Amino acid sequence: MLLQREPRLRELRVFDLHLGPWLEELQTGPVQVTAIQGDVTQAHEVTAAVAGAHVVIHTAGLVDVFGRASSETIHEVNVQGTQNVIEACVQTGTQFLVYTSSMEVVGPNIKGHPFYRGNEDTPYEAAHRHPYPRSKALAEQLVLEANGRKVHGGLPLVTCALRPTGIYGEGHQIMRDIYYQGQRLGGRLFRAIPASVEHGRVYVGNVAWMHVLVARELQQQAALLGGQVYFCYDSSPYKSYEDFNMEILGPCGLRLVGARPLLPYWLLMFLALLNALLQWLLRPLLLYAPLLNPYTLAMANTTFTVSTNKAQRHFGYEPLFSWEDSRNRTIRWVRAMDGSAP
Ligand SMILES: NC(=O)c1ccc[n+]([C@@H]2O[C@H](COP(=O)([O-])OP(=O)(O)OC[C@H]3O[C@@H](n4cnc5c(N)ncnc54)[C@H](O)[C@@H]3O)[C@@H](O)[C@H]2O)c1
Ligand SMILES: CC(C)CCC[C@@H](C)[C@H]1CC[C@H]2[C@@H]3[C@H](O)C=C4C[C@@H](O)CC[C@]4(C)[C@H]3CC[C@]12C
Repeated sequence: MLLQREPRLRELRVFDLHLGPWLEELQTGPVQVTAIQGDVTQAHEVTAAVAGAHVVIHTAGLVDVFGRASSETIHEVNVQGTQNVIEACVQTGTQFLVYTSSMEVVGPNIKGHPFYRGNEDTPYEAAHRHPYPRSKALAEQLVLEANGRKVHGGLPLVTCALRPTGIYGEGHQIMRDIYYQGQRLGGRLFRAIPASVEHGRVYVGNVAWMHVLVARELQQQAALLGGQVYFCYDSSPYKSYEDFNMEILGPCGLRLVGARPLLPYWLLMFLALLNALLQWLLRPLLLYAPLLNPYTLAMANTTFTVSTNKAQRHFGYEPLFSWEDSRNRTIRWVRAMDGSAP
């Protein structure tokens, strides 16, 4: 998105633990693309990568709600990693920092309170127990508190945080897993969540576009944007997690069975708890990390949707991709995987 839409871009540095072959394709154009294999938990590696950069978009993170990583590792990558990025900006004199936060900084909370089409100012009791949302909330707080700190050279650091809801689009691993699961079940998925539970979704291309726009405008309107948070939104429809997935997976040949959940909620919760117990018991032998656990069930079963125009008001954001484009692009990606099920 930066290469396509930011005419003033002179160099793009991509810093990641894992560098993919896709990066090579980006290295053939007129803008210098520098791939740096590194770890955000290593302060010296981050500082070396940030030195001389004008803007940092900090999107690296350990996204784990399935119990694959320990809570210490999640904290180290998401919180200490973010602290390292802030310190790198301060030490090297980089003045602009955009942080990819998450809706989970707000909720759903442990009490399962619905957040129905709320905005950045909607009161909500943000209480978390799970390591991933806790880490994102702490990291976001660090970023916002760093706004105004003096960087090397004496100028103030300008920061802001973007909070995507559930991102979908090309490369969405969970969508891919659910697609393969449906194929294994003879083209069927079984409804587990009531259709009335709304779950916020946003297309990856629009999330990227928001990052590019805010990075640009942070420099022009530091006083307005500095220290602010913005939900990421677009025209993707308000639906339950499963009904939304069917907008993509339906045209790819899957069918969602049942107008209402086939299993009662208490039974699903029992299975989720059983999965958590099995994960704990099997941990010394193998990693058991199914999609269903008490946290993912609570996420999918609690309404959390946003309705806001703050990004439009503050930095002129309009989605780059319509719902039809976003859907078609994702469908095309799923169809291209056909026949490659593991
Ligand atoms: N996927 C979603 O629905 C969603 C929603 C809201 C926010 N987010 C946030 O968006 C960001 C990107 O998430 P994603 O879904 O694309 O996940 P992802 O796992 O695809 O991307 C995260 C990237 O961070 C890199 N990374 C992980 N640990 C690292 C480390 N120690 N050092 C350097 N790089 C490291 C990974 O290699 C990966 O490329 C994350 O900060 C996440 O919290 C994601
Ligand atoms: C209960 C089962 C039938 C379905 C399980 C679905 C579950 C794996 C899904 C539901 C909601 C998903 C999360 C949601 O879209 C938002 C985010 C925020 C982001 O920061 C990281 C990803 C995450 C947690 C999604 C993970 C997968 C979830 C829990």
